[in-house]
Amino acid sequence: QSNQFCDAGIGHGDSTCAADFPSSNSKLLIKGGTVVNAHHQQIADVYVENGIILAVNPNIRVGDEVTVIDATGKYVMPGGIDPHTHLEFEFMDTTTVDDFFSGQAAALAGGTTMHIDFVIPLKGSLTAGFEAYEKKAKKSCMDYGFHMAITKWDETVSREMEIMVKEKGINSFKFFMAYKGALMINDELLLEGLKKCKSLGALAMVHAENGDAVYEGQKKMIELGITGPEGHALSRPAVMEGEATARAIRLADFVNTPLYVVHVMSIDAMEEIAKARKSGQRVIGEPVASGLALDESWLWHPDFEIAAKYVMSPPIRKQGHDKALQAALSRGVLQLVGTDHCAFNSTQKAFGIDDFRKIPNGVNGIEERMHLVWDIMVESGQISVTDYVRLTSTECARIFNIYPRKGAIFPGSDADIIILNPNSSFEITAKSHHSRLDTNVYEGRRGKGKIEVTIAGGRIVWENNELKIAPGTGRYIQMPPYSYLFDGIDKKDAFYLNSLQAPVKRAKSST
Ligand SMILES: NC(=O)NCCC(=O)O
Ligand SMILES: [Zn+2]
Ligand SMILES: [Zn+2]
Repeated sequence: QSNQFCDAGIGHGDSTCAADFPSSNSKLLIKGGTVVNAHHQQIADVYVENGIILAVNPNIRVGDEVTVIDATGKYVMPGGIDPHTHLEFEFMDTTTVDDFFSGQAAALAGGTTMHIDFVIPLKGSLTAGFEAYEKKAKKSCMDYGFHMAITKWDETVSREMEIMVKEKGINSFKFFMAYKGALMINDELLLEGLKKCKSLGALAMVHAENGDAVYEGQKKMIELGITGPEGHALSRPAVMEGEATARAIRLADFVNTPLYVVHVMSIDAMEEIAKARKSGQRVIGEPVASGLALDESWLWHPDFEIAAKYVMSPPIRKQGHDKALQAALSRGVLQLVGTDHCAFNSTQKAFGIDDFRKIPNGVNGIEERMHLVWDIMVESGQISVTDYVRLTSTECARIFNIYPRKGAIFPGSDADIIILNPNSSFEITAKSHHSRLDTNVYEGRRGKGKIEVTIAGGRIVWENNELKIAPGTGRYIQMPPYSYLFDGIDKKDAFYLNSLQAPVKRAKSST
């Protein structure tokens, strides 16, 4: 059986290959830790059987057949849920190096136990796209869900959206307002999509950049002779992210449907979200680990290989945007943290050695997010430990309507659990990470807090810096429509209709 793990070609040395893969019906007791949920923490034991949490109480007594993990002095928290990943993603004429096994292995080593990936339609067909992703995900070693991108509009797409929601467990659709000539849609399509999402109780998500302006900006940079990775940042300024965010927000308000803005990278976009939320609009803002932890100066690095690894869209912004996004997260203006994990290696990044427009867009983060958010947000005192659970797990489960099965340590919840030692520390390097990438955008970064144990579906999959995983053990998690974000939407519609004045009756003109 051990070959099954080793053949997958992930990780470094033997640590990722395990012959003694635990079954999901093992019984576990996590003893004496501080159990943290989004709104409460207490010192308690957690008892797990058949992949489900059965009890959370002080002093639980068990028999000898139960595996006991001592968590004294440590935090016992729901496993991370990454709302934004791209595994085995075919994009910009190449495919990401992390597939559903290696990407998930990396996730588990970093304390993430579920992720939601973006299905890309095949030639506009949602069904064909879904089937292709079902195949890719067969090798999964942890639970996952799907969002679906919408890249064209016609009656078939509209009908397929219905099938995706009612039969396939998808409750969110992403609209790309950028990547002109590839994934980009126009406002007319976005409006159709928003209306359809609303009618299905599905959440509309946007990649908010003005794709036409970006296209112009890119041409201008090339004309000016700026062909290196810095041209990427210069061609897609924050103001064009703010513009698209504002436009999507206004259109969602016009339709009266909730909106989720993915990878919020700038103050400009964040302030539009803040304004909308202040006025009572249902808008969710998702910053990603790279936007919180990095700044654009890397794109000016004289070594192309180093600079190119930071190319993602929207771009990582100037110093100051990172701190502002952190503050917005701590104030509740932004609600959860993703990664946009989209792993291209240095050979792939080198496709754009002479033209930054050809550098495949994307950075890593699925393995690093939980440690980075702990270090940047909790260790700095910007958020509490309960907030950490909310931002990395619970809020994602609520938004995508799988709470409290996921995102909580409650009796009845899935046993997706991490144990974090606040007195230990982490160090990030491509030499020891579990992604197939040959580089890491967080290379050399150290911080406080170490996820020492990850339990996924009741199995101990990460302990003593070793993974025990097997392909095929992850499950597809269906996500039902009509999350809490839709509560009261119908009442607001009715209020609006009632507020309209009766049509003016005009006499027919005699001429
Ligand atoms: N973000 C990025 O650069 N790559 C992944 C595709 C996307 O999310 O826009
Ligand atoms: Zn995007
Ligand atoms: Zn993305």
